[in-house]
Amino acid sequence: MEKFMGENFLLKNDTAVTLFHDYAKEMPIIDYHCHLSPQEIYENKKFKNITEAWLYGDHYKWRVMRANGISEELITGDANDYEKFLAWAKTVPMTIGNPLYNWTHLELQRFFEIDEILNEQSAPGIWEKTNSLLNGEGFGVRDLITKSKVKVVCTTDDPVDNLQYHLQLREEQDFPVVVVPGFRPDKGLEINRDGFLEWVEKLSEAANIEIVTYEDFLAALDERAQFFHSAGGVVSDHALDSIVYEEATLEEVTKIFAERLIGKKISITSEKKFKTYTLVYLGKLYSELGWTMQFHINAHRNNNTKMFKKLGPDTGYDSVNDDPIAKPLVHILDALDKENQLPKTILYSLNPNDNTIIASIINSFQDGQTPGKIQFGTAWWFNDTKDGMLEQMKALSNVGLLSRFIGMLTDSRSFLSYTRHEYFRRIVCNMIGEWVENGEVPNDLVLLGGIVQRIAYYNAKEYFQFPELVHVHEISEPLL
Ligand SMILES: O=C(O)[C@@H](O)[C@H](O)[C@H](O)C(=O)CO
Repeated sequence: MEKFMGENFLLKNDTAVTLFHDYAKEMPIIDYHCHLSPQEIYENKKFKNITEAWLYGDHYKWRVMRANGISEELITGDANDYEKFLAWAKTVPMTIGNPLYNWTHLELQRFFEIDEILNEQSAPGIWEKTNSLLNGEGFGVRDLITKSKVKVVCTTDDPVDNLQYHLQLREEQDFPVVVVPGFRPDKGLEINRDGFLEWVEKLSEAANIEIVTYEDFLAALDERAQFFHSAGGVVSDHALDSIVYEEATLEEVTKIFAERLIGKKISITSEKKFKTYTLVYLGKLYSELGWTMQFHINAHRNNNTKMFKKLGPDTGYDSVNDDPIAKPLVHILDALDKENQLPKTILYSLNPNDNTIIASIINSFQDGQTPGKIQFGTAWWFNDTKDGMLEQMKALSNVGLLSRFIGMLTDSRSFLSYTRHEYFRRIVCNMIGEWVENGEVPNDLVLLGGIVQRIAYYNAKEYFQFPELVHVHEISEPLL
């Protein structure tokens, strides 16, 4: 029987072991989409205890605790941190089969050198050891990032954000990690959502542009994108819970915007016209800036009205949506491509039924210049599991090029989540190793090791073209 999460965890054949330990393991990390706080990075936050580090913001854990019958008091409520930790320790054994079980123990092993299984019995000792380390030297969030060999962190930021912490971090010479903002203008597209008008006001103030017309609105978005660019921003991100496409003229959308600005709710068709025109405008802007455009598609968010009112978004009450995506997505990409203004694009869907749809769509728009210009994004959120990752990569390799995949991201709010990259790399190496053991792929370690290192790091480095990385010395140059 295999040792529990030993050095060959998830590596079921000799080729997988070689690929992981000799090629993937030591590669740096580019975390190109996450929800970490730039302020906490700037301030090098130290966690007062493991509960703050693990449970204050991680709705993945909150969901399974609720499913385990833990009261909200012990999740997001007023219980004390030790009571919340015990509630998590009580839940962990019940999470077998969920990646949280392995992530939890990977994090204990890699950050705290704890090999024990976390449960109610071991909880008191693990509480003491983790807190002792967290309160000691070397456990500020910057240490957690550098210890994980992270070279780039792309956060997720609203266009009206002043990016003060990103700008202050850029002034520093001794922190080796690139921390750049991600331009996430969702609030500017949700024209019918409460808060839209207030957000337009904030946009006007941030851009120092009076917004009277739709063209003023676009000019303000443009100004903020230029500002993000000046702060090192190279990625944008859109939560397209439903993808819509409705042809519209500038005149039509100008009228729609004007109606909304005077407080009118607009029709669904007008909303679709506004979203289509604005998203295509932004896509052209991203293309001019050389940015990457990310679409996070088919999430069904904030399902629980009662808990949304109490806790707000991203609190564990979301699910997979099943809207059709193929036609509107192709129309949006084609609207940009036919103007030669389709930016580098990463497409993620929360619905794994969309995997082959996306994997096939991306190759309708490759440009024959940038390898993997249009990407099928890594398995996202509820698919961020061993099965979900394998399904995404198999769909990609079946109809596209796994070798040009830019690989994993944490998408996390926790500074301890970097072990998800190791989890992913083990799965990639085992998948390729199985192909070799089955005789489907030659045991050519230069080819396979080169592809593994590309998926782990080099593809993302070459894809995003972070200026700060161009002259960084690498532990080894790409084999391919
Ligand atoms: O970026 C998103 O919209 C989602 O990733 C969202 O933030 C979600 O709460 C999440 O973190 C899933 O990993």
